[in-house]
Amino acid sequence: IVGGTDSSIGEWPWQVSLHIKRTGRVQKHACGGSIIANKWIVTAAHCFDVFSKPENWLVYAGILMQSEINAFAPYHKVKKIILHPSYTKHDAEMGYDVALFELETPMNYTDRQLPICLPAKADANKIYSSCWVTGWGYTEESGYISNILQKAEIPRISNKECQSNYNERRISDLMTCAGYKAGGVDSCKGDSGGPFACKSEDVWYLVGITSWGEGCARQEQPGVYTKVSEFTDWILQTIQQC
Ligand SMILES: O=C1CSc2cc(C(=O)N[C@@H](Cc3ccccc3)C(=O)NCCc3cc(Cl)ccc3-n3cnnn3)ccc2N1
Repeated sequence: IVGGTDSSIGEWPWQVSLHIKRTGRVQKHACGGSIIANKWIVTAAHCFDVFSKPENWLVYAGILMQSEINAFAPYHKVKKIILHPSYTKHDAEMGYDVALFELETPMNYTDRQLPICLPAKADANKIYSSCWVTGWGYTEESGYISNILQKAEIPRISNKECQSNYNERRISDLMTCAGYKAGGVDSCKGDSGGPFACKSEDVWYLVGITSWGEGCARQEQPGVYTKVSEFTDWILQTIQQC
């Protein structure tokens, strides 16, 4: 997150860190994700473009800092990875950038690990009081992964305005954008898959999944997020079937 501030413990209890573990290599944070049920995480499909085997992934929940992750830190193993059927590999910009992680063992909810609500399809055009992005991604475009979970309030912008910022790409109705005209605050490398969460009457909803953007926090280059309300049906059907 560029232009954000440190989060506090339990502030974003649905935020998870998805680590890649390869034999003979140090594991590392690869993507963010959100808890939506005790054995289901929602993230971005492009996170699996490179590593698509469940056994390569470790899920850390209830943490604030990457430095809490060591050999003794509890993690969840992944039983199954389900990509949206319409997602095109290596092409987040075409949309459908959403995936589900089924955990091998259901997690216990605590005040540090809790699910976020999915928005109803009918709430596709709902106005929210405040929307925030969170993640351990770069804090500058050519930066580093952040140790402490960062947060930043970023306003949604209309798809019309977003399309005018990206006129060589197609901003579809299955995407939602967020950013400041002047730039300065945005998601960045390492934040993808994480939540774009909006609050309405004291309830937080997963309105977006961090997907793509042209650089980080550049002016008139907003972040583009998978519009979750358009995928709530698919998510619920998928997690009911398993
Ligand atoms: O320990 C490390 C060091 S380097 C590192 C890089 C990435 C990374 O590039 N992630 C990509 C996505 C990705 C994930 C897995 C495999 C391949 C790519 C990302 O977050 N991409 C975020 C995309 C993005 C979204 C929005 Cl909403 C706004 C701006 C951007 N950015 C544009 N340019 N940079 N960020 C993830 C974890 C990492 N961990």
